[in-house]
Amino acid sequence: MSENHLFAALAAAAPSPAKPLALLADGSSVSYGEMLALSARLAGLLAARGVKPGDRVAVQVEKSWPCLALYLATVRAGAVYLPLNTGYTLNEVRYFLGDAAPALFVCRPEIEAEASGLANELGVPCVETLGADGTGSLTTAAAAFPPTFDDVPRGPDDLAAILYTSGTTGRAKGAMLTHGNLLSNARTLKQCWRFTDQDVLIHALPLFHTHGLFVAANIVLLSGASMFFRARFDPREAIELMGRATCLMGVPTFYTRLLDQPGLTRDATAHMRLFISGSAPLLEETHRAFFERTGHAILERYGMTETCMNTSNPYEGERVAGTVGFALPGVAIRITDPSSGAELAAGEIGMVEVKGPNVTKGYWRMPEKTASEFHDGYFVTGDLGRIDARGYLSIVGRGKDLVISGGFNVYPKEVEGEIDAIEGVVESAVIGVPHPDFGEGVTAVVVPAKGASLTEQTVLEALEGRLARFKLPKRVFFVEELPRNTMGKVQKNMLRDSYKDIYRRSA
Ligand SMILES: Nc1ncnc2c1ncn2[C@@H]1O[C@H](COP(=O)(O)OP(=O)(O)OP(=O)(O)O)[C@@H](O)[C@H]1O
Repeated sequence: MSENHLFAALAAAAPSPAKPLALLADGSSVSYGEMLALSARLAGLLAARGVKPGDRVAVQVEKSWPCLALYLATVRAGAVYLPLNTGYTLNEVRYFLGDAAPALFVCRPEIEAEASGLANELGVPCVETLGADGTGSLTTAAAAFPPTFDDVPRGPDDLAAILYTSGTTGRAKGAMLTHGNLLSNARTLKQCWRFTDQDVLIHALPLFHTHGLFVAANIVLLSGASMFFRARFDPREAIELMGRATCLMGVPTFYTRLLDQPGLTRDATAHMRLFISGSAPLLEETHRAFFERTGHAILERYGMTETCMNTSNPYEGERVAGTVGFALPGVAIRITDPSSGAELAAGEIGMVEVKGPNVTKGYWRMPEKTASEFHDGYFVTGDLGRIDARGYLSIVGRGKDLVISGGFNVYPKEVEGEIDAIEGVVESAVIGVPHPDFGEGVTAVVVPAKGASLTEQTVLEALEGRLARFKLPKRVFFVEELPRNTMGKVQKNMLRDSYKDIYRRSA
């Protein structure tokens, strides 16, 4: 089997079959041998159900170890794994099934009846179920298949997965990821972050997203490591596990929740060698507070569904708070002027563009959209960033979040940074809201600390003199918490919607 086949490479890295791969919440564990055997049985079942190489297998199930085996099985069968966020409603799933036309849909047992109806309607030939406890028609049927399977040969350009980006802006697009994309990225990250078979990762991320599935699970498998495998993140439990684990991969909210725990101390984290954060910006303040409490500098990295991981702070060397580090080996990053497309010099803010073996082949059945997202061979990320003289990249915001007020560009992150520095502010989100005079009005949504006596006036006064006038919020609102999705990203579209009428002139 070729060294370019994702599964072949993962299987080749497997240690002795008895070694535990997944350490489960009930104290039991799943060995490498068991995981590989179930993946073979499932691959046999997929083939028997008519799933052919290149066919899509859509999966919307809770996190469980058989779900991880299903991902491996799909790749072994030469098919394309298509995980769906468990939060999607059946109506949203209708779009994905219609667009991806899978040969099989694996759903939660609770929605089997509706899912079968939908599959019938859309011409999806087969539906199986898989529950949170790993039981369901899928695993029952798989038991009849042998624990070995002749993996279907695949090359680096063949698809291994399609992940729909969350669709917070318009129609969701299926990012096509190849064996080459996933394998090259996993190999690079394993190397950069020094993963070995001695590592034990705390895996508390969902399995339907690039972070939990590709960054976390692929690296563990490729390193012959083990992982505490948890359906969700519980900061108290995580601190307990740190006594036996070596690494945590988390979204920024994991770290703010850990900081709320008095049990987070130097002693409690002494066994850990690495804390990694990504999927959303980690506040500099969180980075600092974590370092003060534990002595660990969180390693922040940056990536996206379409590109896997692009940059990382160094394992050795300075991990600079507020930056996402350097381009990974083999990955090229440049900053361009969003309007002219010209490459910008160090220090200037512009569009982050990425090229490398990690970058998607494009969007599923959207050749025009794909073409428009590439610029001279570089993928246009939609993120605005700046590379400093030392080569560290900072993400300044997302292109779609840029506020244009009175013709001036306002980068929300800059304003948020100033607001967050005000005493009594926990965090903030700055958005652009339609404004009759300015086009968009800079608007701040602030989370105050408990007991803080902040008012719109005190926030605005604190910002006077710190920011140019055109960057100052026209209004400041207070909320208990910012709306976030499962990956901890602030849902600015929801905020823009909530405040869309505030500057409207009364009739
Ligand atoms: N370390 C980081 N710092 C800042 N932003 C980050 C970091 N890591 C990831 N991101 C953000 O997350 C984005 C990638 O997110 P993802 O691919 O999960 O889907 P999404 O962009 O949230 O969905 P949609 O396409 O609907 O907007 C990046 O483009 C970037 O904006």
